[in-house]
Amino acid sequence: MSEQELGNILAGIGPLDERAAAEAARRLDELTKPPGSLGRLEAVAQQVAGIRGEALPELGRKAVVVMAADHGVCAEGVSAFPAEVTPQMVLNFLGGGAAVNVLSRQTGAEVVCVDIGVNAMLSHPLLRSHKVRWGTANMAEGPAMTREEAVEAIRTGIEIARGLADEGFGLLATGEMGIGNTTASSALLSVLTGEEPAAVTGRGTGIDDARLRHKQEVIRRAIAVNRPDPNDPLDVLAKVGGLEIAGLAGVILGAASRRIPVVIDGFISSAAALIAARLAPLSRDFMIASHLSEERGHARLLQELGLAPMLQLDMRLGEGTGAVLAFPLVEASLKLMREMATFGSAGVSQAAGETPAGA
Ligand SMILES: Cc1cc2ncn([C@H]3O[C@H](COP(=O)(O)O)[C@@H](O)[C@H]3O)c2cc1C
Ligand SMILES: O=C(O)c1cccnc1
Repeated sequence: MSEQELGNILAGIGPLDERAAAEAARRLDELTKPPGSLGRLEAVAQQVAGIRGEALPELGRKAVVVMAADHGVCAEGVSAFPAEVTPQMVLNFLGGGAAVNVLSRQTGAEVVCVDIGVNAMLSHPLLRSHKVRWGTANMAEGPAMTREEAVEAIRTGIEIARGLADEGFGLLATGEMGIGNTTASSALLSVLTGEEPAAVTGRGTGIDDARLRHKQEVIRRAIAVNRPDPNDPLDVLAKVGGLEIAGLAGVILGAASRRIPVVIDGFISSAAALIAARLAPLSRDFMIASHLSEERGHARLLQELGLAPMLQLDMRLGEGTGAVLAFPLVEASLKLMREMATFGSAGVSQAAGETPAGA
């Protein structure tokens, strides 16, 4: 895909349907509860109505897309775990034994596992093989990937999301696996917001203080060596990003282009969301932030996106675990709108209109 073709897809992402969202808001106010009392569930119901263009949408099947890739920057010793864990965990996803598999079974979601850049030969009937390259290069020495590879990974994500939409999936979530990917995510966040690397770089899989300082130094070096242009999201993504991050940005853009809500997981998924938002600002309206990760920088990242997380469970795992946990909340918001009685139908008195005299 050329950048021109990508540009055409981005230009096709439209705003929310304000009429449908307003109709949902009116409907919510007719239900047997004080106006606004279901809080954020009401906001989500209105958002999804605006996304789907109807006041009482049905979403159907749901899936979490788990993009896996490796990171050359692991050579610098930035993670508590070795890079071999990436392909090992992919096999674990395919065998159904990872946390995201358990939570997806719990919430009725499918796990779609994609090799977009794992540095190992992987083959499995359930694996979607779309390897753009065998892991990124070490960003502390030069660009992680070429601009063309970044575009190719985004295209892959767009096509996967659109394919799922065609298969009848109406609610998607982002998940990832890639040892070293909190380093790439922090680098992206630092460049795109101008924050100091130390302010937005955390412990990932659980590194100690000395290794955290080293990780922050590696990110400073990667930015100094590559000089990414903060106003050019593809340049930033190619130089200090990752293949799974690019792929997830594509999933989000593909979902938005098909007007499907997409639930964003933790720190790495949110970095992908920020790339998507910088490429196509309207795509933000299709995102639902699932949870606030423990990873340093996640609150800043969500603030930059203008998204409020639904859950705060002190999780810091990734894989899409927080996102699939938020699926039932999204579904609950729509079920309330569809099934609750109205004041009229249930014969319940509405609020007394005016403040009584003397009150
Ligand atoms: C067994 C295991 C399972 C995981 N599942 C997700 N991650 C998470 O940890 C990685 C990011 O942390 P860092 O940047 O410190 O390497 C990613 O793969 C992320 O999804 C895992 C990590 C491990 C070790
Ligand atoms: O929030 C996340 O997604 C996260 C945080 C730490 C390690 N892996 C993932």
